[in-house]
Amino acid sequence: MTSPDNSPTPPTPVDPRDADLSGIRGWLFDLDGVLTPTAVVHMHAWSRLFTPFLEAHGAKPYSDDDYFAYIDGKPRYDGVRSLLESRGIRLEEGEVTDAPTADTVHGLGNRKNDAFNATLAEEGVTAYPGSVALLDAVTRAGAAIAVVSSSKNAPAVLAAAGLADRFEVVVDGAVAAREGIPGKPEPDMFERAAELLGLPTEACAVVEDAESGVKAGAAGEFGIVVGVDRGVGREALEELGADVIVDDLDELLPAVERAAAASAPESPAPSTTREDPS
Ligand SMILES: O=P(O)(O)OC[C@H]1O[C@@H](O)[C@H](O)[C@@H](O)[C@@H]1O
Repeated sequence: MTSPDNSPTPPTPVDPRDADLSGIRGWLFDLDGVLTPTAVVHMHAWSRLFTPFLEAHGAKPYSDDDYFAYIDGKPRYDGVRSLLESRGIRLEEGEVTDAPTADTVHGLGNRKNDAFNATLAEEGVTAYPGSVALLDAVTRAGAAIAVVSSSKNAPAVLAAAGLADRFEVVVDGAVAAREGIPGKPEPDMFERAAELLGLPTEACAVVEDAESGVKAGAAGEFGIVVGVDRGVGREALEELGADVIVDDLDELLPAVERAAAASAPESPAPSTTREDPS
């Protein structure tokens, strides 16, 4: 389909209650902003880094819009590079071991990471109840689940939220770095998670809240891409290729239950043979 100016028009997302989950046997969940409200913790930590940094460099002030446009969902140092590029600031790359005080790409990333971990330790994390309800429902229905997160802090966040025991497969920023897997917005991390679950990508749902993550889902051959609107906006998620958009993941429960009932083995028909009265 094309719009009047001949650019491709993305298909209109379906109502979550009508989502077709019939072939879905695996669920690939982003973490920050999807299972846990930690996207906000990341967002504050980035602001604590870039607000004074950009001020000191006389650059355009940092805002939350910058987070969504340049940082959200990307691996840590890619987020730093992307934001610096938006302001035309060039810094040395430095090393992963750089001190958080160093004005290098890695030093800045490490400074942000200290701010993130300080907030995590002070405040803890409670998973979104609607997300836990969906995890319960898909697990009950026999689907496999995985976490696919750009964050190297994913194991710590899962543990703090009490979700760690639910996931045997976690493809996070550390796994991606170790295995040389390109980060979001490339689809590779989700593809690796499907492979680890032993499922074809077409049998997997991708669940994402970030622009880079929805892009990654739309770039692969996944069964369905669910966009969770935690601030990016429904319109943007739709344009990026989300098939279904929700404000909260419990909106998918009716579709999950319908798909589970449709695929359940039929119960044996009641016997019609009469018992011999003798
Ligand atoms: O710095 P970390 O914890 O490895 O995380 C990298 C990124 O992880 C993503 O999950 C977050 O959405 C981003 O905000 C964050 O910057």
